[in-house]
This record gives sequence, structure tokens and C-alpha cells, in this order.
Amino acid sequence: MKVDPAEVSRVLSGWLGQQRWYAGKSRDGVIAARLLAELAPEPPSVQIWIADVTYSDGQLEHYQVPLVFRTETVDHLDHVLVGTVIDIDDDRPIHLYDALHDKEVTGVWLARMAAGDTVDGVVFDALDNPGEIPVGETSLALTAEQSNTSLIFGDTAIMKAFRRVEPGLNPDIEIHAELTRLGARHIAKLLGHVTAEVDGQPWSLAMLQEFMTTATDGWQFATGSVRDLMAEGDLHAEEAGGDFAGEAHRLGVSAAEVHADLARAFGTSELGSAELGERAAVMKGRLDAALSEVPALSTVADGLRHAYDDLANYDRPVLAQRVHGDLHLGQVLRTVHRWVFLDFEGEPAKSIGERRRQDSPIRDVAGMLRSFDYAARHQLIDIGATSQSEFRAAEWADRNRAAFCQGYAEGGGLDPAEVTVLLRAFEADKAVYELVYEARNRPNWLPIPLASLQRLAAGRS
Ligand SMILES: Nc1ncnc2c1ncn2[C@@H]1O[C@H](COP(=O)(O)OP(=O)(O)O)[C@@H](O)[C@H]1O
Ligand SMILES: O=P(O)(O)O[C@H]1O[C@H](CO)[C@@H](O[C@H]2O[C@H](CO)[C@@H](O)[C@H](O)[C@H]2O)[C@H](O)[C@H]1O
Repeated sequence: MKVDPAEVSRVLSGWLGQQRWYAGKSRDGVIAARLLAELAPEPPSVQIWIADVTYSDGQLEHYQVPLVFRTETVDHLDHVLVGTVIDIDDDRPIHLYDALHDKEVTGVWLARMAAGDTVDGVVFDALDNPGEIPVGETSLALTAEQSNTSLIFGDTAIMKAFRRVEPGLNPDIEIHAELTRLGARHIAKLLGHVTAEVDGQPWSLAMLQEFMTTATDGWQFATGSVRDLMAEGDLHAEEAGGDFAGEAHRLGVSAAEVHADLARAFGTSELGSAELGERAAVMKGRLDAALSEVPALSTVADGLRHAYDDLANYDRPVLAQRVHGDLHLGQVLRTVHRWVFLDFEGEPAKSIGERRRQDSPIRDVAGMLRSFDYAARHQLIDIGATSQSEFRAAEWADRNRAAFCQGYAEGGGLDPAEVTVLLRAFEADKAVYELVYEARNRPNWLPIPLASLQRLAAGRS
């Protein structure tokens, strides 16, 4: 079976724009597809293709698209049909399907990992424990596709195939590999990964992790607590059923423990005044870029610049280390035993180089505090806010933010109350990022980060 890459580019051009994980939806881009590796040559052939997207401003992005080549159409795969091309050898049609959604072929990733294969320069690595790869289990794709595509195998392992790929080791694999080696408590163990070697550079394609069964994610857990509170007439957060503060405290302790593990695994450094000035300048740059996309930000921009100036003029060195980089309640799972932290990839919009840089752990604290604010306020968007519901949401957020900070300090982290300049700058930076994210993805959620930016610009949290 032989196909013309130009034909594959043509079908991908129509299909990519419909995928949740494709970041170029609002931009004009030219798509060129190239074959990276053929994982299963026997029919149905399974191949990893890379779609190189060149945007009109010259920017280049790469997306991983594993395809299965079938000579017959398959009804139950209709929803993941990418397109039909012609076989160069015999002029017959070949139907291309998204291989990650075809249970008949997904097992090849596990089989190759367990065997420690290298295929066309793509290395399948099971670390030291090939026996832990659940070869033979059937896959189930997570329906809530996010930045990547995740498959659960049986109930023991989850494989995340990275969609947007680039040269450089993905921090999610890098961090999970080190923390697994350390035996860290608050992560899901790394079982294996798939990495291509292209021109001497690694390209991370996929990772396999222990699957945490019967876990609830932090967002579901926290928003359940807010729902209970809102259903309870006049009660305060501590009086209503489903109070979350005990969990918020445990989550804070756990975050401090994760940071201690990251410091142990990757070391620490100090950000002096020059570096703080440079970090503040990056935040101002992000604010300026956001202003052109969300004009409502202009009313608070001066106050936010003051917060960034305070960071630039901070008179003490700031401890830096590897961090999570995009910490929020959707990135933590509560198992029966402990809180588990997921997705150490950092903010998807940043380059791998930026995401691997050491940073203040207060960036993660700020991310989680923003999430408490989101959890408290997002229901008011649907039910309509009154002054009383606003007051009660704020009370829930304040209570849980305080519990998280107290837990973080008790767990050995910096006391957030003692580094308010850092916290304000990082919260503002995150809320600016969120404002752009909401403008692009969920415009009716814009009031959440905007209200926080108004408080932060006025010098409140
Ligand atoms: N090890 C795991 N155990 C259980 N569920 C997981 C695990 N890893 C991820 N998940 C689930 O998959 C979702 C997506 O995972 P995530 O790593 O955040 O992917 P993405 O990079 O696409 O956002 C998570 O929100 C969580 O619900
Ligand atoms: O899950 P991702 O790593 O792809 O993160 C992106 O999407 C998140 C939304 O799913 C977004 O998080 C924002 O909304 C959350 C509620 O849905 C809230 O808990 C977070 O605090 C808020 O930042 C995240 O910013 C974005 O990178």
C-alpha cells in the first residue's frame, strides 16, 4: 500500500480544523503531511504521520496523526474517518482512520513498548519494567479530549498521545520519569514512553502511566462542594454539607510535597534582580498581547503593570525550581489514599524550552488559587449572580484558598502570606492567560478572570 503524501495532506487539511486539540483553528495554515513510522506493516497498516502546519506569518507547528489504512470502510469507525486516498500501486481507494480510536490496532503501541522496539527511528521504551505494560488489554479513548488524546487500557494504564509535537523532551515525560525513579507519592507512575529521534533531537510522541481507578478529579470534587453550598439557603461554607476546606488543606500539603520532590529531582536555583526584571517583562509582554485580543482588559492594565513592577523591584532573591506550570483543579485526582498530580506539561501555548525553565513554585500556588476562584464563581454564570450568591461564592473561594495556603506552608512550602508580591504577580499573569483562553474557547466565562483582574489591579487578591 503506497500513498502520495500530497493526498494525505489534502485529507488532513479538511480534518485537522475539526479536532479539539488543533490550535490553528482561527488561522490560515498550509498543511504538509509526512510519514514518520510504520508501526504495523501488515494490513491494516498503522502509521504515524506528522502534519507540518505553516501559518501565514511563517510560524510552524507540528501535529502527530497516527493513521490506520483500510481497504474497506468500517461502520463503527465512521466518526473517526479522516478521509479517503488512492493507492498509488493499484489505484484502489484507501480509507484513513484516526488509529488512536481504532481498538483493533491500538494494542500495537503497548506490544512495541513491552518489546522495547525501535521502528523507523521511533523508540518504544518500557523503562525497567516491561512486565508492567498491560499487553493485550483493550483501549478506551477518553471522550473529553483535551490538548492531547488519552487511551485507557484495561483499568491499569493510560496512554497519552501528544498531538502538538516539537523537538525536545516533553516535560510531562521528563518529570514523570524522574519522580517515578524517586518513588514520589503524589504522581501516577510512568510505565513507558514513545520518542522519535529526528536529526539527533528527541520528539516525545506518547507516554504510558499507571491509571488511577476510582479517583475523582479536583474540579468535580470542588464544584460539588460549591453546588452543595448554593443549595443550602443561607449557610456558611463551613456549615454546609460537602465543605471542601479539609481537602483544600490536604491539597496544599501535597503541592508542597510535589515541589519538594521536584527540587530533589532537578535541583534549585535563585532568581536575582536581573532575572526577576526579565520575568516581569515577559508578563508585561503577555499583557500587551492580551490587550489587543480582549480590549476590556484596558481598564485594569495600569494596575497589573504595577504588580509586575513590584516583581521586577523585589528586593530578595527568589527560589526557583522545576514546577508543574499549569496547575489547576482539573489536573489533580483524589484517590482513596492521596491527591495525585497530573499533566506536568506546563502551559500548552509555551515552547518546550520555556516550559522546562526553573520558575518560582509560587506560580503553581497562584494557578491553584485561581482555580478555587473559578470553582466558586462558574456556577453563577449559569444560574445568574445575585449580590448574595456573589458574597457566598467569594466566601467559599476565600475559605478554600486560605486552607490551601495554610496546607502548603505546613507541608514545607514557602508561606504564601509572606510572598504576596510574588503571588499577586503570578495570579495576575495566570488570569491574563485565562482571559485570552476564555475569549478563544468559552467567551461566557470571561467574567471570571476579568473580575479577578479587577481585584488584583486594585491590589487585592
Ligand atoms: N493517571 C491517570 N489516572 C486516571 N485518570 C487520568 C490519569 N491521567 C489522566 N487522567 C484523566 O485524563 C484527563 C486528561 O489528562 P491530561 O494529562 O490532563 O491530558 P491533556 O494533556 O490532554 O489535558 C485528566 O483530566 C484525567 O481525568
Ligand atoms: O486542561 P488543560 O491543561 O488543557 O488547561 C487548559 O484548559 C483549562 C480548562 O479546561 C484551563 O483552566 C481554566 O479553567 C478551569 C475550569 O475549567 C479552572 O479550574 C482553571 O483554574 C482555569 O485556569 C487552563 O487554564 C488551560 O491551560
